[in-house]
Amino acid sequence: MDSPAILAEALSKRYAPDAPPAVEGLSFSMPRGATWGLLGGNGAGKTTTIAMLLGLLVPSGGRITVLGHDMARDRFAALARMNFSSPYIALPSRLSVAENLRVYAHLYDVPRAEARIAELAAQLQLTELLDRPAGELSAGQKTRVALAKALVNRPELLLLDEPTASLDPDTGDWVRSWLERYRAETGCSILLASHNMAEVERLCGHVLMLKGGRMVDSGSPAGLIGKYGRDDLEQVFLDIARGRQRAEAVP
Ligand SMILES: Nc1ncnc2c1ncn2[C@@H]1O[C@H](COP(=O)(O)OP(=O)(O)OP(=O)(O)O)[C@@H](O)[C@H]1O
Repeated sequence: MDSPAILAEALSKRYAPDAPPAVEGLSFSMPRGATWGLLGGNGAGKTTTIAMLLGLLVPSGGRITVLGHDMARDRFAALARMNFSSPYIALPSRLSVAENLRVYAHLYDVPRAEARIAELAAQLQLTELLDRPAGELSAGQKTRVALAKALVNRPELLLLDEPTASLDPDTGDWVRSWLERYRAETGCSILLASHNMAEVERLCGHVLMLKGGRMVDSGSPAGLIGKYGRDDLEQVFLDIARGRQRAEAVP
């Protein structure tokens, strides 16, 4: 049987010895081909978790295995098979879109890089933008470039930090549809952090709810909505964020 896309075992992170833990005792096993959501209020530990999964932050405790590779021992083998996108990480602004994509294709040693860039540009409606400096693009255009960058090495695991933050509803919907189609075509595993509960209900088969660095609940969106006796995931999120139990939550 395939090893999980992500196996996190008792993961924890303290930014300083006397600081409270940003993440504590986080354990989960995300199967291959799944799309999971990482949810939680501001400061819950989502970005810290993603940074540890990417090997950008060293955990204070616990263990991460990505696609069967132990991140502590075999990080580069894992990194070659995964990628990420975050609207908060800007691409070099003076380089053109094509130059940016070439840099990443080179870093990942992508075979037939120009053909891969042309293919992604066509898929993500970027062909007209390839010669434009990345810094001059609109938020929606930058999101599409960031997705192209994230897919340049045909990752088996994609980590997405708020993939539709600051996009208008139409562009956000386009990105969500695109991700659904991409996942269906490639079987890629996706972990996404999002504050958009409708997006999470639509895309994710399972969600991890973080609060104060700990996982306080998990399950399918429909399962959690039923468990909390609510109509949608937004209400479940508010119950958890405000510390309401099911009995108090249901009028
Ligand atoms: N570089 C850092 N140095 C010290 N503390 C940090 C650092 N980055 C994050 N923290 C702290 O770790 C905790 C978790 O932060 P994190 O950014 O992981 O949360 P988040 O769930 O991604 O929040 P948001 O939704 O606001 O992006 C917070 O208390 C935050 O202040």
